[in-house]
Amino acid sequence: MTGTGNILDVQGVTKIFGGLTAVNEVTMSIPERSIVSVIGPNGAGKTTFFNMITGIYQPTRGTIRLAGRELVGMRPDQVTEAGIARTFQNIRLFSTMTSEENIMVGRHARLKSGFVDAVLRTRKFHDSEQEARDTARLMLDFVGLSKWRQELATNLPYGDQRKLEIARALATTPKLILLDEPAAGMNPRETEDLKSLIRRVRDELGVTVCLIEHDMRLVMTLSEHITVLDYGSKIAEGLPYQVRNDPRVMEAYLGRGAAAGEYGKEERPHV
Ligand SMILES: Nc1ncnc2c1ncn2[C@@H]1O[C@H](COP(=O)(O)OP(=O)(O)OP(=O)(O)O)[C@@H](O)[C@H]1O
Repeated sequence: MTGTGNILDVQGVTKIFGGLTAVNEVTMSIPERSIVSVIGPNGAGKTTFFNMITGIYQPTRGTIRLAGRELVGMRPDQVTEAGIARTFQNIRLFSTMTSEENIMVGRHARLKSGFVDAVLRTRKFHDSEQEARDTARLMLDFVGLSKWRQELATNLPYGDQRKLEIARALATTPKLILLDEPAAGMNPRETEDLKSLIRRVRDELGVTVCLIEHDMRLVMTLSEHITVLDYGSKIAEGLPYQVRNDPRVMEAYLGRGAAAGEYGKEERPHV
C-alpha cells in the first residue's frame, strides 16, 4: 500500500487540448474502500479527468498513482491490469453478444491466454475460457442478472444494461472502479437499485468507487467525499453537506441556470 491509506493519488494533473485547458492542476486523493464523487457543470472536465486516469489521454502535466504506482505513460489495457476498471457515459455493450459473453470479454482483459492460444485452442485457452465463464456467472449473480445470462445484451431493460456494464468492469477484479454517470437515464426505482449495488461493490467486494454523476440526490446520499470541478479547476471538495453549502459550488451551477438545491438536475442524460 501507499502508506497514505489512499488507493489513488492525483497530483497537479492538467490536460490542454490546443488552446483549451480542459483540466487544470487538479489534485485529488481517494481513500481506499471509499465511495467518492466528482461533480461539476457540463464541460467542467470530469470525463477528461477519468480519461487521464484510465490512460485514454496522457496528461499534459501531473502524476497519477495507484497504490503508489505511477500510471502516467501506461496504455488503457495496462491501467486495467494495474487495477482500475471503468464504465462510460454512454452504454458500450456488445449488442450481438449475450450478457454472459459481454462479461467474459471483460474477464479476458485480465487473463493471460493470447491470440495464438485461441487459434490453436490450447489447454491454456480452454482453462481461461472456463475461468472467464465462471467469473461471468459469479458477476451476473452479484449484480442480480443471472436470469439474463443467455439473453442478448441489447434485449435487457435499460437499468439492467447499466448494471451489466458494471458487472463487466468488475470482472477485471479492479481495486478501483470509475463510473461515468451510472444513473443517467434511469428512473427513480432503477437509481435506488443502483445505489444499493454501488454500496455492495464497496462493502462486499472491497472495491473503491469513484463516480461522476449529475443526479445530486444520488451523489449527496452515496458519497463520502465530493470533489467539484468547474472550467477544469477544482473549486471545492469535502463532505456532501460542506459541498452543498459551498457558495463557490452554488455559483458554478447557478451561473449556468440551475435552481438552488437542485443543481445539475436539468443537465441529465445524454444517453
Ligand atoms: N478530445 C478533445 N479535444 C478537444 N477538446 C476536448 C476533448 N475532450 C474534451 N474536450 C473539451 O474539454 C472540456 C471538458 O470536457 P469534458 O467532457 O471532460 O467535461 P465533462 O465535465 O465531462 O462534461 P459533461 O458533464 O458534459 O460530460 C470541454 O470544453 C470539452 O469540449
